[in-house]
Amino acid sequence: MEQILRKLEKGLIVSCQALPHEPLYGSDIMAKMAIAAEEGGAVGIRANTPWDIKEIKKHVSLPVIGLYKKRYADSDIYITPTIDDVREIVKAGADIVAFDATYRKRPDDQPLDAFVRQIRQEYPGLPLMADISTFEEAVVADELEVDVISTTLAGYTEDTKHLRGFDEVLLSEILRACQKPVIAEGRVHSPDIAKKCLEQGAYAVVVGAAITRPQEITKRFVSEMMAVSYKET
Ligand SMILES: CC(=O)N[C@H](C=O)[C@@H](O)[C@H](O)[C@H](O)COP(=O)(O)O
Repeated sequence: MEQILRKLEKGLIVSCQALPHEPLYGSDIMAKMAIAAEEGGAVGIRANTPWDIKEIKKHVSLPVIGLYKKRYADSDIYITPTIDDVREIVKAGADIVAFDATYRKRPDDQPLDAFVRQIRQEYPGLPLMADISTFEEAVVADELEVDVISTTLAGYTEDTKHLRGFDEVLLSEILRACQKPVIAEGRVHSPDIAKKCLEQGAYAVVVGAAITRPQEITKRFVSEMMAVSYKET
């Protein structure tokens, strides 16, 4: 377990994900994104769904952080919500499993610690990544049997939706309070921010949209450029 995590230390993990409504949706395309990330020097890949994970594992030798985005009627969480979802991504070849570790209600009202225990029982040596959204959730995750904490969901929950961009203050507070490695993830939009996260003490940095979602990259260019054409008219 430690060996896999050590491979990620101080490196860039590229999140290669596209949902069905996105232009790059498709496991073959995500596998190509992963190959490009490996060629560019990434140390790991973060990928969604058993089928994308399986395809990516065929083409790259990097550790894959797997997750399964799935919706359940009785809960707002969607990153690997249940043990069945864990089973599917482990079967597909995920080296590390990422899951929602926020305070929100889980399917069947399962408490978060019971979910973690259930995974541990079934997969004793499997590295686990807790995706949190707040400082308090990070502190709770630090006490659970997880191996690494990630700021993935900061900005994506009711309590954090006011956040704009990557929250460096939140990262530094979490780093100060937690013993476990902390990964900086979520709206890391430039190499400069990624570098700052490492300087602050982040274990590694996950970058998704800024590398693998061209429609979002395009939008950022367009909105900067529009400011100029607006001034000129
Ligand atoms: C909130 C959520 O569902 N995040 C997902 C988690 O796996 C992915 O859609 C993100 O791409 C990933 O976290 C990387 O973040 P960013 O794409 O901002 O660099």
